[in-house]
Amino acid sequence: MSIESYKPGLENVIACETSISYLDVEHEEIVIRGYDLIDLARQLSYVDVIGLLLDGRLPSPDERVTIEQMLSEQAHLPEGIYAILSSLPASTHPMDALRTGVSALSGFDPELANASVEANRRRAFRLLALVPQIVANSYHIARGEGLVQPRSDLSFVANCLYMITKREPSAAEERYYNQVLMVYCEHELPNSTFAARVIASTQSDMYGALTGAVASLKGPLHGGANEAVMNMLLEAQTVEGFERLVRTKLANKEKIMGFGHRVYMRKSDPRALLMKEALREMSEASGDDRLYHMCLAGEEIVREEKGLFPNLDYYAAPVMHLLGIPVELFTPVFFAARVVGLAAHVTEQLEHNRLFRPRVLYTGPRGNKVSQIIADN
Ligand SMILES: CC(=O)SCCNC(=O)CCNC(=O)[C@H](O)C(C)(C)COP(=O)(O)OP(=O)(O)OC[C@H]1O[C@@H](n2cnc3c(N)ncnc32)[C@H](O)[C@@H]1OP(=O)(O)O
Ligand SMILES: O=C([O-])CC(=O)C(=O)O
Repeated sequence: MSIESYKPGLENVIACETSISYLDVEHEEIVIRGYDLIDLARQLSYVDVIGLLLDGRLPSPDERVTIEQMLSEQAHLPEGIYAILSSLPASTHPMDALRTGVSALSGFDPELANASVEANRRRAFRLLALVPQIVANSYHIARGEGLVQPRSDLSFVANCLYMITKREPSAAEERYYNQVLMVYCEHELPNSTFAARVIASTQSDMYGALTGAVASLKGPLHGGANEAVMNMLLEAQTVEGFERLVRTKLANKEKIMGFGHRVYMRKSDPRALLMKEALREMSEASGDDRLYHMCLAGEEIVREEKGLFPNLDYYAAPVMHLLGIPVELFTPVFFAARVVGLAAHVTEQLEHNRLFRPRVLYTGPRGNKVSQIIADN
């Protein structure tokens, strides 16, 4: 890449090869190992996508059962991790608790030194099984409430939601939560996945790579946007209030969280459309369409004023709210869903590794002399 083509933020730079996923913006398709993500989200379970992302093909019905079994067998969070989470101040943000928990898991991995593809697959399952427990229980611990363990009679997806809400989800809730996990599962090379691959490229381990990804995902320009969207909606309360809030922010040249995207730019995020549909259906079923209409009103204003479209976070936030997920857990849930994509990327990076080490466009001074400073003083 020449200095002439340099743009801040690595815009449009191809940073690595991957066979995992690709954003085909022109055809409005998110390609996941050859399949359309929205198609997968509508028809299959998150457990199928775990197989697809980690093994490169959709699992057979028997393999699917094996995946569920492996997830349930791995679902024992070490006591030491609970002790670490319990030692954090109650005010710790759940993303910070999650970052600490994911990092600490490395010490409890009996085969940490083994970086083979098979060991990393086992590690991916461990993380997939344990991250939802860290997400839910760090929240309960911070509130002085009892721990919630997964139930053997619930599916993996239902358990993830149950551990957060402490309520057995209805079939419809499980279906919508499955869609939430699906839309968040993998998305080519966002900042967090790039961070994970950069860390993995030093031959560091999967825990380190995913710890870096949690830190990346916390930021409001990335994963943290879903929490920020919900806070705006909760603050505004009504359609009129939300219209006022959005217009005021735009007048103050503030960004509206949940809009814009580096890759989609001024096109729709296909995942936002699926979540918008889910929000409409959930609103109809509950007889309360206030949030849906607030979102529609905000979408219209931002499109008219800025020509920007909603990204996934804009519509996933109210869907998670209606599922009973606390706002502070929206970004942790995003990470829990993304573990599978991140694990696939880390594994792929290690299989064809070359250290990431880009260069800079230096804008600092040259020719400063220490001897001159000494002479001046
Ligand atoms: C699942 C995800 O992680 S999706 C992303 C979630 N993040 C958000 O929703 C945060 C809000 N959005 C944004 O900040 C941006 O759109 C990003 C970070 C996602 C993409 O950023 P970039 O590609 O770097 O675009 P950049 O920030 O340079 O914006 C380009 C222009 O669009 C404007 N713009 C971009 N997003 C928004 C927004 N959400 N609200 C208002 N204006 C915006 C910028 O102000 C800028 O305008 P200007 O050229 O007049 O200065
Ligand atoms: O692709 C991105 O830059 C951010 C995003 O939508 C995601 O990680 O899901």
